[in-house]
Amino acid sequence: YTWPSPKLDALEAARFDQLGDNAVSAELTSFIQPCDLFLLPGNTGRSNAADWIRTAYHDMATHNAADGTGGLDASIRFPDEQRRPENAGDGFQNTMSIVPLGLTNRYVSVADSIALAALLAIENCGGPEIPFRGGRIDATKPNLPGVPQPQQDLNSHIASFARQGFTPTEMIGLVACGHSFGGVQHDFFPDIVGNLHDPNSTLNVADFDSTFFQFDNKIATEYISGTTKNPLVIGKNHTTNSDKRIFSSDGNSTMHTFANSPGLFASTCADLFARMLDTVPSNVQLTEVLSPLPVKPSVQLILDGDIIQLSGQVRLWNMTEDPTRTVRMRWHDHHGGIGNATLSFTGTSSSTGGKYAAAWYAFNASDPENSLSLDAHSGVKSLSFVVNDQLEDQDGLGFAIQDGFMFSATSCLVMHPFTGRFDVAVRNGVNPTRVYLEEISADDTQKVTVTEIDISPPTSPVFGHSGYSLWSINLTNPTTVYSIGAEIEGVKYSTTDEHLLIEFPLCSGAL
Ligand code: HEM
Repeated sequence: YTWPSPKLDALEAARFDQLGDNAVSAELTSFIQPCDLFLLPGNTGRSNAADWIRTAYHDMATHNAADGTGGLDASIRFPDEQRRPENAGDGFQNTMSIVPLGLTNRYVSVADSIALAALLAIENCGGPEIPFRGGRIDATKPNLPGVPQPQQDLNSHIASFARQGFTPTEMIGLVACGHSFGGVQHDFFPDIVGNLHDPNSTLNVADFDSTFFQFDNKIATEYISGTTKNPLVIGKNHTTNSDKRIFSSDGNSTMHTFANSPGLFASTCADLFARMLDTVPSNVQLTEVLSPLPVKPSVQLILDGDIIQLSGQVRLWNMTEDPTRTVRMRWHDHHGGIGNATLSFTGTSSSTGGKYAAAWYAFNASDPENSLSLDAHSGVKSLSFVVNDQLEDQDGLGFAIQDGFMFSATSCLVMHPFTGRFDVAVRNGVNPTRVYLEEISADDTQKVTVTEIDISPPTSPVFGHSGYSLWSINLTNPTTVYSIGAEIEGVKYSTTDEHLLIEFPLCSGAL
């Protein structure tokens, strides 16, 4: 895709900036570093990584391919769905207490976060790279039941996976891929697992394979060699040996191929996990598979008197620190002028279990926290970058910057009664149809909504030297998060910067 696209930019960052500098998903990834980390300390036998993968599957498994209902839509976050016998265990509650944190925003739904959490767990714990699409929509109520349970017979499982959109062979694959992680816990399945009295598994979890924190084909090699301790294969109660019935349903042929080839197992799982994560209600249109942008700026503009403060960073994909590299930024203004600045290295990030690295550069060489000061009258239309001698301008398109409207540093507040004046600077000659604030809030089910609050044009615009006039609105909620939106020639634009009234300076007089 072409930058900027606020939604794809946000999804791409959540998916690829996993650890290190500026990593959007670093907070979440820290819960699976190392892979045996669990919410409770000690050798519990449980892991967040396994919980997240099971949660994604149980959220998805309500899908009905025939009528297009259900699927990965975060309906698993509703207590009514979690309370069903098919969702026994506390993994869903645990997952939902962590996963939306730091990841869910106006562009990344709770359902996208659930999918991303499973992907992060698989990729960072030895698994294959998984193609990721965004755009899942959060359900507003529980879905119909439909998650398979161990005591059901083989035909029920075949029918259940068919309803979810998977063939009998794919069923064997998906169960084997999922059960490469985790195990069965005594507390929730006392008929399957007894009290283990194992200091390495204080929560009494009987593991599916010997490497239950790590993705690998041991689930298959141990099954084929007869050494497996998988409680759904060797359980005393045959009724609940569902993995045994499923794995042997084609005469063990699929499990043999998995046991013989770790590579084939990994590539099959990458495909099946991707399909699992992409199983959504039929009215949901997912985005393209996200690939990392080779050069990706993140830019914020603020009008400060006659100056536009341009701040942000640029990410260079697949690069590590290199003191000999020079990175320069050019900005093209409205009058045909081109400015030039040398950028400074600020750090690296990584993704996909360390498979990729990215190097970050700040727009201001002397102080990354500071912004570049641009003449407001000349403005800024687009950016391009020069890495060593290589021009990076999205194949001639440049990185388009919308300077038609932006936050104004004149925004301020008074204390008694608490009122903030939110000033938006609108570039003369741009003539937006609408300028509005976007109030970003999460409801009590963590679903994020954006409410538009129109700002009236000023009755007598003041055109200073800056070439901008201010549109103002008074607001009283100190901690609400606002972005700015505008409709210009039929297209809606949003800023990526977010503002809280309590961060405004005090006004010099009354409002
Ligand atoms: C017939 C289908 C399936 C049955 C009957 C089944 C059954 C179970 C059961 C009983 C548990 C133990 C849960 C607990 O103790 O809290 C479990 C755990 C798990 N399942 Fe499945 N499962 C099935 C398919 C899948 C699939 C398709 C996936 C993912 C692709 C998956 C992923 C997991 C994971 C990761 C765990 C470990 C959870 C943890 O350790 O916290 N399962 N499964």
